[in-house]
Amino acid sequence: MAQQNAVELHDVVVRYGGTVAVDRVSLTAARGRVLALLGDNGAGKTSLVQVCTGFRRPDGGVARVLGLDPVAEHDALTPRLGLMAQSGGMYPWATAGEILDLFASFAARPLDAAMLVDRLGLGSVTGTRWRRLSGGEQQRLALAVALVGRPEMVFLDEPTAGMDTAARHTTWRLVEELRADGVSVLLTTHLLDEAERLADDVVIVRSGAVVATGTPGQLTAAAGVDRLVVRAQPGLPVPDVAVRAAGGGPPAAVSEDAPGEYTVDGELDAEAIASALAWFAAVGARVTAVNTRRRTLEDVYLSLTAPAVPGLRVNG
Ligand SMILES: Nc1ncnc2c1ncn2[C@@H]1O[C@H](COP(=O)(O)OP(=O)(O)OP(=O)(O)O)[C@@H](O)[C@H]1O
Repeated sequence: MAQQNAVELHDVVVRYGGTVAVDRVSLTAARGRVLALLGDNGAGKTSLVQVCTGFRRPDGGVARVLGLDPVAEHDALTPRLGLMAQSGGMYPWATAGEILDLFASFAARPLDAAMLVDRLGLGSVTGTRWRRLSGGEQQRLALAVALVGRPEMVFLDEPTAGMDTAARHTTWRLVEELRADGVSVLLTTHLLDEAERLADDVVIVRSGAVVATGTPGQLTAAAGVDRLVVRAQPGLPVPDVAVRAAGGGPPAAVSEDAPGEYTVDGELDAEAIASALAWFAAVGARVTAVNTRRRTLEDVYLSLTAPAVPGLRVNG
């Protein structure tokens, strides 16, 4: 395995009885980077995290994490990893402080537990039993547990699910600090803004298979521009504007949304943008501003994962 890769999966398969949850997935996570695994409910993200952390033996394919086999070399690998699982795995009767101290005691060179308690705002609940913690507090404690052993790599399965806004921002900052420290991070999330903010690399899975990989910038740049906003004097004859969409499709829709603010919507390639701007020039528009809107990661994600569904009809 190349030394720079924290995770290498080759044709990994996970089955639950007759269900194929992961269908020959190959991916790499580079060392010292943040990789976000995106996919709908049931896409196979947690199963992949379980394979990477050695809690599930793949039914096919090969997994390597930090150069080791997660199952056969579990004992050597585990002390080098931090895992924030989606739920459970804690002792419900132990207090938050006891749990964190216990996991710190497993580590050769633990982080200062008091510092983590402070960073994650757990100071008021260290004496509270796990089962009495709120969902967001359990998440914050699980993150502290994942980090307390100074891992070389962390797996965070939906780390900010159920967290309040402040805790989510703290989590984001911690992930950024981990990366700055050279720690490799693989996280799953349903929050596309979270992925766009944190991830160096993105892998989108659908029905157990990889459908897209790239940096957020690559994925959104490939999707192109979908809106052009032009400011000029009000009252230009917009119905006459005919802008050809990318690939010679139908003219893109043009409207004057507010006096003097014109929007051109559609799959806009360079040619379509140029022809729209040429029209504004031809009608003597005094253009004062031109802006384009790139597709967001959420747009790209939806276009790759959204199934065609019939409309909801509640009456009849
Ligand atoms: N222990 C299990 N037994 C049977 N089926 C399972 C089991 N665990 C997962 N599955 C199924 O495997 C598929 C993938 O599940 P997985 O939990 O990996 O998805 P996920 O992408 O993490 O979903 P979510 O976003 O909802 O957490 C789903 O269809 C799920 O129902």
